[in-house]
Amino acid sequence: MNIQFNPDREFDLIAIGRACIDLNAVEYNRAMEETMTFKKYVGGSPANIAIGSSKLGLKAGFIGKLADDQHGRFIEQYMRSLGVDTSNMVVDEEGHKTGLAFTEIKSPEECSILMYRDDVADLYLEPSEVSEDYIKKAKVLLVSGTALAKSPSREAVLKAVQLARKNHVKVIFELDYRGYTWKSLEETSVYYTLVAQQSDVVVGTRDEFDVMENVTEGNNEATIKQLFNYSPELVVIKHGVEGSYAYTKNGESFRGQAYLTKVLKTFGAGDSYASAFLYALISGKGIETALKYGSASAAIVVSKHSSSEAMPTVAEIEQLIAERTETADQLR
Ligand SMILES: Nc1ncnc2c1ncn2[C@@H]1O[C@H](COP(=O)(O)OP(=O)(O)OP(=O)(O)O)[C@@H](O)[C@H]1O
Ligand SMILES: O=C(O)C[C@@H](O)[C@H](O)C(=O)CO
Repeated sequence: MNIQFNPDREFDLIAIGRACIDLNAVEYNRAMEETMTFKKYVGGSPANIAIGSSKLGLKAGFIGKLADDQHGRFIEQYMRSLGVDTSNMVVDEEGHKTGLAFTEIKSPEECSILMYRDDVADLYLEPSEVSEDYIKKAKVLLVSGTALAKSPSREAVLKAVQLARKNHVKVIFELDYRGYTWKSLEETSVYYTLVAQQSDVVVGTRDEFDVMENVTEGNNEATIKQLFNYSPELVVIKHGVEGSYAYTKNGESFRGQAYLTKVLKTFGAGDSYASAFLYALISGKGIETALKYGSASAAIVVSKHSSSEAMPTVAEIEQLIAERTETADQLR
């Protein structure tokens, strides 16, 4: 089964949600307490996905709210310089700040993120700042789950989803669960379920689907059985280094293997995976190939320092897939 995208749209993908700052530890293999130097990058899952898609050659746009400060201006300039359309990124006029994510790289397996997200500008996006004229120019609206955590951003996203459905724009829901932004798991489950049921494609880790279902050890079969009663045509469930699974409404299932690599840090895997998976899907390469593109892109980003700047090109992704296919063939 192939997902059909409207070919006559100016934008391949418009993402909605947060565009923030990552401050990644320059000194590796040590605790945050002992880390003295951090390098600044643009961050925030949907911003990373828009940047990754743009680097792959998709025409990407962004809907979000930026702080009226140096960080907000840096984010807008950086995204624009990489070809992301920033015309619908609005500037906050009430003094709210840019979200910051400090990353700790204790070892390749032990990475964590310390977030500064009190009263952040991105969660103040108003429904009135979401334009139907803009959304209807896209093939895909990419929704980040974190943008549902608080009002008014929550209503802005719900409006965007309604407008996308009205205008035959495919809704891709990236669960992107960040616990500290939410009041309770019950609340998350209500809003995640609401948006997942109205989406065409839902992407998340197994743990994130458990959050959505408010269960502890959920399983993929139960997840798809539920979701395929509603709008979703495709559900992608990621299992970290064990790879990922894609399920279609008409009963197909595919497994994507992770490409093992020399890991520097694990964060950024999900965003690079999403941008390359969507690139392949929108380019009509089919689901099986899209899983390979996602995994290859993630393998490249986990071996590098950032989540946004490290996003690969199509040539880098295809080279990695070709090398690994050749090695697998030789071992047969
Ligand atoms: N250590 C790794 N080495 C190579 N590939 C990896 C590794 N970890 C994850 N991946 C790839 O990235 C994909 C997504 O990873 P994961 O399931 O950890 O997503 P995520 O939790 O959304 O990521 P993030 O840590 O960015 O939030 C996996 O399906 C796999 O292909
Ligand atoms: O999503 C965030 O807010 C932080 C990211 O930018 C960070 O790089 C990461 O965790 C990517 O998964």
